[in-house]
Amino acid sequence: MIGPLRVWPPERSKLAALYYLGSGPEIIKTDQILYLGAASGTTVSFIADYADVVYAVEIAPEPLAKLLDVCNNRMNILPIPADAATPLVYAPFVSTVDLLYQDIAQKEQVEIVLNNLVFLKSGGYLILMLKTRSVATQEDPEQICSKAVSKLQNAGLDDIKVTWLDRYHRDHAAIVCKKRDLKEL
Ligand SMILES: C[S@@+](CC[C@H](N)C(=O)[O-])C[C@H]1O[C@@H](n2cnc3c(N)ncnc32)[C@H](O)[C@@H]1O
Repeated sequence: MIGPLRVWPPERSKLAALYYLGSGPEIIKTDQILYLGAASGTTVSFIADYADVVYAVEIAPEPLAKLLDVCNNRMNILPIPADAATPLVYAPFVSTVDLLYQDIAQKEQVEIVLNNLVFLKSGGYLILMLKTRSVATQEDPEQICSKAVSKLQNAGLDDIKVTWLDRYHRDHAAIVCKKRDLKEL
């Protein structure tokens, strides 16, 4: 934690909204986090208050420039200018993480997060901010979410909990789940 605690408004950050609604997993000081879709670093900077290291992946040059400004003041954020769909590019720079967070509002966002599961340690948490309207405009949001949940289950994720964030962020479901710990089987 750097300096005093800051107010983290749920309207400005989907992750804050998830915690306001009471469904976020605990983040502790030793946690390593891989954050996909860092944008200009708003949520990244808040999460970095609570964690050890945040690897922040962002593809677009404009938000990336702002993210670099945020990184100047915080030594525990590592900016990674890359496409989250090609994790092999940044694999040499990222360690195994306790939490994988994704907020990239793309049609293929579930597939992209599945490709990054390799970085998540067994028993670690995944938080997927699913923007249903980006996945399919005509399909029922509940159905889109169910399909995403099935894909996550098939990929070895358990304890799946869905929280709709509509009160703060329209068309968004936060899917929180845990990577199966093979030692527990
Ligand atoms: C909804 S914004 C993220 C907002 C941010 N998470 C926050 O709360 O401050 C989505 C971001 O994902 C980025 N993005 C989209 N596709 C991406 C990809 N394939 N790889 C990395 N970043 C991507 C976009 O450029 C955009 O900045």
